[in-house]
Amino acid sequence: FQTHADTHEICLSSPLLQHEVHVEQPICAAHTIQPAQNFIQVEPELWDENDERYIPAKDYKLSPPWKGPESCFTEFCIYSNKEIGGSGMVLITAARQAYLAAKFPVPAQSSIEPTAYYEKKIPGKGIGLVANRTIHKGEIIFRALPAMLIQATPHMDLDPEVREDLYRQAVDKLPESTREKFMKQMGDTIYAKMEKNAFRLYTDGDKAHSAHLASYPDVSRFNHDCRPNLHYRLRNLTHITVAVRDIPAGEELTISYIYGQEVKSERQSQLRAWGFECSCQQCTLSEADSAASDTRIRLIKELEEEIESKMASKDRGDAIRPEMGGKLVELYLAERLDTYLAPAFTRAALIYSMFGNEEKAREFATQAAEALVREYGPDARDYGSMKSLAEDPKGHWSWGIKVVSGEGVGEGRNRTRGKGK
Ligand SMILES: C[S@@+](CC[C@H](N)C(=O)[O-])C[C@H]1O[C@@H](n2cnc3c(N)ncnc32)[C@H](O)[C@@H]1O
Repeated sequence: FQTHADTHEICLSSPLLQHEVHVEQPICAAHTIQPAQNFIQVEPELWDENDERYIPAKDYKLSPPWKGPESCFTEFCIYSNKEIGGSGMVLITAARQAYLAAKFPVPAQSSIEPTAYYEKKIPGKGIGLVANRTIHKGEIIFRALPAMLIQATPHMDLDPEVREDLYRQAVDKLPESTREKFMKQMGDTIYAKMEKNAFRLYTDGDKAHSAHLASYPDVSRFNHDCRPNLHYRLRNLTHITVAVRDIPAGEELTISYIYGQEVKSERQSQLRAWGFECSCQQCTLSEADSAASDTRIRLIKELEEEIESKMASKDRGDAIRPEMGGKLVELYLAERLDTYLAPAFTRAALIYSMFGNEEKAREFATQAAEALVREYGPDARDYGSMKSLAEDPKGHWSWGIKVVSGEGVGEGRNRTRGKGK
């Protein structure tokens, strides 16, 4: 029983872009920005080896209010739309990618009311966002479109001066209020702002050349915590942040910049690449509590591997024991892994259902359905299955399949698979 999370690991683990595409040293000192150069106005072209036929860039037409291609450098040009999402967007990309990006849906409702949070200086972290009222589990904080989207190739390969000039021209095409927010992000240069704040996304499936950096100035204010109170996911171009527990007024709103299900030393070493030493609650536990946390992280990995390998084995999980599901959830909760609960609840619900434990199957399936919506949205693949398991366990495909006939689970459903039972 592959969970949605198993096939969409990128949602769970996808770190921010800086971590993935850190091929150059970030520019630390202020970089002198040259006056706009006269860019060579070449006809932008894109030879995409994945295309069945060659399509010249001019055939990738963007409809108004999109403008572009402008200020091209080789095949990378600026495309802009001052109206989209009410805050505008600029792209620095190749023609085909601009064409694809401009076709993505625009979210209907952008975010929680702006008075629900405020900006505050957080000691040792710069500026952060703090809850101004209780924010309830499941509330969506931002449903944001990027202000700036830059293809990863020019970001990595362009000469720094040309690049900064191109970026400056693009930022100048944003509406004033968005431009101001963009420029307030951490980082001395526009390049550094992208490095420190952007997320990685793909405009064309998982094709490597469609990798882009997406900058969301509102989202950029979230500081890191290894046990954050917000989960984020990227859908199309939209960045969605959701509360994973009730957040009282006065508490800082945080996301995780890294995959949190790692032992402390690994988490800390990944965060050093961000240029800070993590001092979140989980990283400042006592030595004994920290060792216990690391042990739980290792146990979770072992238990998940054991469950998966047993389920994948020839006898379809005959060696699975019902308490494995309960133990898995217990470890996740003890470790406060609130942003990763959906797969744990889903596994537990299915295991208990397989063994005909109605109460626990219902309880975990209900929790799984809620966590799936928080972590993957209402179209999460396992959502329908968990909802029907919660409502009618005995009608679910998994019900009683590990129970021997005559052990007391619903008649006609006491199917056993494999041998020895
Ligand atoms: C995406 S920005 C977050 C907002 C930023 N604090 C600001 O003032 O705009 C990321 C930067 O914030 C700082 N930061 C974020 N989380 C931190 C943490 N847990 N501890 C220390 N610094 C942190 C680091 O400088 C990091 O490079």
